[in-house]
Amino acid sequence: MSATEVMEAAQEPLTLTMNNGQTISFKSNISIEADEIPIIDISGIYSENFEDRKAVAEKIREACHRIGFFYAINHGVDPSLTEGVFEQAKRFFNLPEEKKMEVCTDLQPEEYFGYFPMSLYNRNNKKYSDLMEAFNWGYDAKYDPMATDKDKDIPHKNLWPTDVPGFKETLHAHHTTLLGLARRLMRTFALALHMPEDFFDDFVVHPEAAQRIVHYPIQEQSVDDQHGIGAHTDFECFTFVSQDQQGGLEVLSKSGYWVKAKPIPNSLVVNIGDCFMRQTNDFFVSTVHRVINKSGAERYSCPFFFGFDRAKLLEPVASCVSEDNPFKYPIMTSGEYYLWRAAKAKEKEPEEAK
Ligand SMILES: O=C(O)CCC(=O)C(=O)O
Ligand SMILES: [Fe+2]
Repeated sequence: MSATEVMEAAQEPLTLTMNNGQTISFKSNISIEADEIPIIDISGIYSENFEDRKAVAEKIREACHRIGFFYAINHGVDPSLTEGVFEQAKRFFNLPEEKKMEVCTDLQPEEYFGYFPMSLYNRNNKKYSDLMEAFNWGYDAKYDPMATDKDKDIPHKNLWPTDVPGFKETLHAHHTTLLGLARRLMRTFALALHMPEDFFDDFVVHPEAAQRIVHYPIQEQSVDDQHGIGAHTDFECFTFVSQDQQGGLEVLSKSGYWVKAKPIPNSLVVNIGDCFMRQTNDFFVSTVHRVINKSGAERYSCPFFFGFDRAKLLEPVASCVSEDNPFKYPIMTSGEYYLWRAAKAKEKEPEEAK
C-alpha cells in the first residue's frame, strides 16, 4: 500500500495504552514512508566557530520541536566501533538461555540493567508479547575519560556475563565514544533552547548514560497482534539509536501515522526523551515510537540513552516558561523520575493479557 492509500483507507482513530499509563491514538496501524524525520549534518558541533555550532543548534531546535526525532550524520563516531558492538550482540544473543539468565535483570529489580529475556514484556497488551530480547548496561566512571573520581559509586550495578571475552570491553568502547558525543550534543541542545552553551554542563558530570543491545527475531504475527517493542517513549533526555539495515523502527507523527525511520548507513537516529520534554515544558517533544520486524531477517539495534545526574532536579529551563506558559510538571529529581519509569516498565501485565 502506498502512503496515500494508507491515508485514504484510515477511518476512526485506533488507540493503545502505554506502560506509563498514557493512551495514544493513531489513524492506521500500517506504517508509511514519509520524509518527516530530518537528516542533520552535525559536523558543525565540533567547529571552533560559534556561528557553525549555532547553525546546527537551530536545525536541531526545529526538529525537536516539530517531531522529536532526527538522523545525525557526520557525527564523528568511528563505524568500526559500532560494527564491533553488533558482532558482540549476535554473539551474546546466541548464548544458551541459562548463560544469559546469569545476568537477568530480575537480579536488580528496581533498576533497568542486565538481560531482558525474549517476550518478557507486552508493552501495549497485544495478543502476543513483544518479540525482543535485550541486554542493558550503564555509566561506569572507570570508562569515563572526564571522570575525576574513577571509583565513584554508581547507584546501579552493571551485570556482566562471565567467560565472554571482549564483550564488556567492546561495549564500553562504544559507550565511551557516545558519552563524549552526548556531552557535546548537550551543549548544542542548550543553544537550541536559546540558553548559554554550558547551561547543562553541571547536569551531566555523572550522567545517566545507559545503553542496550537489542535482538528482534523475524515476526510472523500480524502487526495488530504483536510488536517487536511496543509503543513507548524513552525516559531520559535524548537517545541515540544505531540500527542495522533491516528497518523496523517506526515513529508516530503528529498527523497520526506511523512513519518508518528507514535505516541510513552510519547515521544515528536521535530522539527526545521524557525528561527533556518535561524540562522544556513540552517545547521539545518526546515522540512515541515502536519496532516491528517484518524485514524477513533478524534485526539488531543499539540504543544509548542519555540523561541528567540522578541528583539533579528536573526544573524548567527558563526560556521555556513564562507567565502565560507556566511549568506543567511537578518538580522531582531525575533519579526519582527514572526509577518510577523503570518500575512502570518492569510491571508485568496480567497473565491473561498475553
Ligand atoms: O530498536 C530500535 O530501533 C529502538 C528501540 C527502542 O526504542 C528502545 O529500546 O527504547
Ligand atoms: Fe525507545
